[in-house]
Amino acid sequence: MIKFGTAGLRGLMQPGEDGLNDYTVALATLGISRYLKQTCGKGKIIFAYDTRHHSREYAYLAAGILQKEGHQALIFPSYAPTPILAYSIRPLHADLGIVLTASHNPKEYNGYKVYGSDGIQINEATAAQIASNMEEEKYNTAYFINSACLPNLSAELPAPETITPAIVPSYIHDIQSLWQRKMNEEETCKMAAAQHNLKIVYTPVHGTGAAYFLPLLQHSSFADIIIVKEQAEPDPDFPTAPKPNPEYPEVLLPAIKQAEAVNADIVLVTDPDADRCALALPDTAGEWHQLSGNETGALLSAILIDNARSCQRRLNSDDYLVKSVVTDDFGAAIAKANGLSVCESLTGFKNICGTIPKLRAQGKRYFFGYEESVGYSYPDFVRDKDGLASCYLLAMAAAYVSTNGCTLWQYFNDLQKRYGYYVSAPFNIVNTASDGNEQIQKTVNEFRTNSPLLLAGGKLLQISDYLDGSIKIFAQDGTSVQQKDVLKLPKQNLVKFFYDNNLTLSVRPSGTEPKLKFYLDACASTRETAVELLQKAGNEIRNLLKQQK
Ligand SMILES: O=P(O)(O)OC[C@H]1O[C@H](O)[C@H](O)[C@@H](O)[C@@H]1O
Repeated sequence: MIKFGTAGLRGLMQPGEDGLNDYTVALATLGISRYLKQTCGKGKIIFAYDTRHHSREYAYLAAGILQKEGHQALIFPSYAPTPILAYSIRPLHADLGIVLTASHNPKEYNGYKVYGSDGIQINEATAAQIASNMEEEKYNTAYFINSACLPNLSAELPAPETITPAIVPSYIHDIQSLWQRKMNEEETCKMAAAQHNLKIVYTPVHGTGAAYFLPLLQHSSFADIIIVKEQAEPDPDFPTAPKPNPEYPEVLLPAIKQAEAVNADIVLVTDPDADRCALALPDTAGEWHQLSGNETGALLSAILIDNARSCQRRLNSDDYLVKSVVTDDFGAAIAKANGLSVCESLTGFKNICGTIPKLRAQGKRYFFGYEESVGYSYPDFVRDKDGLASCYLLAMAAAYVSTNGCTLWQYFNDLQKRYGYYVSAPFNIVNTASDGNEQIQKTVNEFRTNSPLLLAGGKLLQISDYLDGSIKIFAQDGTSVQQKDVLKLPKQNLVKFFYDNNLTLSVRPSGTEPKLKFYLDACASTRETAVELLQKAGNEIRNLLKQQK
């Protein structure tokens, strides 16, 4: 049976219980209906869908089932980015929000992402309750008498209401309020001119982003926006980017080509449901560089800290930067040097934003959260990653630094000079074999039991195993001591290795795709040294993997 993973249910659109199809969408929805009846009686649920094949019809099927089950379902009038759905839950006082999307996955996938009334994706406990309800609902003969039943039923289901279009200007207004910079009259004039002149190349990669990006930026006087023509229109086949994940350099190629042609200042990219954001900048010689998620997250952390300071907002150890355990320490170093605290969560924004209520209950504040996979989340409005808000803040920052004769690339380089050269080189092994999952688990266990004691010349110092919460510390002579249950995070199949040459390696199975993920991070006093360490380490791990076969 399809399972709740890092970000809701996600799977190939194929028949059967493991696929994402009419049947599993209906089953999940009935599980949710039962959950609502168990917790609040009749619920109000809002729906959004992306531009993928079948997203709209799955959304209407699910919304219709909930209406038929006595709940109130509302739906966006057209495709919408995931962050807009996450945003709308609280102002519309919904009990749940559901978006039909597989985000950046290839076209064969779809997904079903569920948010609670607090605007945060449901946690493990709620997902487990819904999953157990799904098991019970398998025998719901009102829906599942035979395979022809669902399509026939779909047409007869009561139609959901449409969500008010007023939510869009409200989102734009709130996102724009995230840029807070104290400026005098002269600076304000310079900033307006800089916004007007900044040449932005943007691509929504065939997805939902452009219809929201343009109003968001144009409302702020950005006037020179070029949308990459061949990726501008929604297209569920993603013809120019079959793997529309903006972490992959090939996805940015058309945008960078366009940027070179027009001599742009910045390239901004959102994935098809606009929750991820990638950034590319030209160096002083005009060569374009794509920043990694770790780098963009660190850059955004610094921008937000600088902004807060300019407004005389005192930041202290009650302000938290939240990052996932597989995100590198660049942003954390910046945050700590500026007096903030840093907290780690497991991968996924259900976990990163899950810290918001917990911190609040302790009288602390969520300042900013991000993870290496190009996702960034700001306090207050959207409690998930928001690619559009990220584009907006990066464009504002680029305009702002230009008023001081600087570029965002130079600002970023200054950060590296100040805090160290943090570089990452993640890689994945895709395994779509029928026993792929078992093979992936086997490889993670192999790393657990036969851990690499040396990596690129560095000695193993520590292993953090998030499956049993243990930490194993190695002494100079190779002996080790293990302490169990010290990692205070929910259990997850993730092992992290720390070496004495400032290299870290994390290994975990993806929770959204059939992949084994390796995260390699280095920090050094020059970029070249860090890159060299990562190259050596990457080769050694690939050799190890060959030997394991
Ligand atoms: O590493 P995975 O489990 O595949 O997850 C990769 C990413 O998938 C989705 O985009 C989630 O929203 C992210 O929070 C997560 O980092």
